[in-house]
Amino acid sequence: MDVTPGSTAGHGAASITLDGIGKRYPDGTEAVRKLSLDVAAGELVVLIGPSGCGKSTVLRMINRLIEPTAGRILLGDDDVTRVDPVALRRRIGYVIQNVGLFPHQTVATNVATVPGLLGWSRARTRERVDELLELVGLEPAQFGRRYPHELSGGQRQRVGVARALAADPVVLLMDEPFSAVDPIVRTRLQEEFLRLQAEVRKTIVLVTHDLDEAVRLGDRIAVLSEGGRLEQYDTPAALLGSPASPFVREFVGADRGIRRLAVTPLTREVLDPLPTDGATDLPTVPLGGSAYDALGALLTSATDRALVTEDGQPIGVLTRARVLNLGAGD
Ligand SMILES: Nc1ncnc2c1ncn2[C@@H]1O[C@H](COP(=O)(O)OP(=O)(O)OP(=O)(O)O)[C@@H](O)[C@H]1O
Repeated sequence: MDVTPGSTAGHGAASITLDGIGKRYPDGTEAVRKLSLDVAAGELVVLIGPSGCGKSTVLRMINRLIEPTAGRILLGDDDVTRVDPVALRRRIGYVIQNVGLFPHQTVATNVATVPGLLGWSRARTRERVDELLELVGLEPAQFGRRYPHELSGGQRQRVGVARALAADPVVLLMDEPFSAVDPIVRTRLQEEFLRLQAEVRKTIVLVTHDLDEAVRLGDRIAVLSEGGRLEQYDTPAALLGSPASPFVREFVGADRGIRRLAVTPLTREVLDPLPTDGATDLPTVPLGGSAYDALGALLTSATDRALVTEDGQPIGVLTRARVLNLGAGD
């Protein structure tokens, strides 16, 4: 995804600027010391780091569920500490683990929460609820009247996302949104969520423990260590390819080569010329496809070369050694 600041702003998406923010809890715990971070409008940034490093505290300072004790937070050009917190939270969608749906209200009423608070007319609200449920893949006529306990975990999670998007917020904050569902449902929700984000282009800050999720979803990933210290802020490929510190290297783990292949597209630079022996039995992989898929094709066909195609035509050869080099990084 293109993350050039200013060029990809979704409709009504705002940039976020964290400027030296800190949080010292009343008992003296310094959960976050002086963190600075910029998130472009329409960008999806993932916060990741070990348990207790301050991820949730950072997220909750953005919508002022937690008041910062130092620094400034800007939404676009607005300093959030100068905005009424209730009004602020209506401009910011918030999705948490286990969703927090109101159990005694229907799915439709849950999704209509913020439009209701904003005083939208009944007709406008109903239209918006139907639109949102469709957007997250739940048939409004079928699911709108159900109660949360009548849904699967994955469906509840989707209702949570629909509710957070209902009033067209400028920012979406997500705290471990997909962690309460099993890995297969999680992968499917992540894919659906990426499609949804391509459509709505919100500015999103998402907290996770799961590096695979971070790599799959993030335009950029911020790796935090204790005290909300920013260890590295980079694209997934850069993070996996060149960890900036021993902490990050250890955090992204020994299998980062494999993870890196998944986010590295095949380019012309890594190709050798087409073979003169007319080897037509080689597996083919498309230019622009991931190096991970290319490695899969090589392993499946037990060869050490693949033909790379563009518009169905072979344009070069990819060797197994080249693919492994792509995973080796720095
Ligand atoms: N109300 C509080 N009072 C005192 N300390 C707190 C409070 N809330 C959180 N903390 C501490 O602040 C630090 C950061 O907590 P936070 O929940 O932000 O971390 P996290 O990275 O989100 O953790 P996890 O991944 O385990 O959810 C922790 O040391 C935690 O114990």
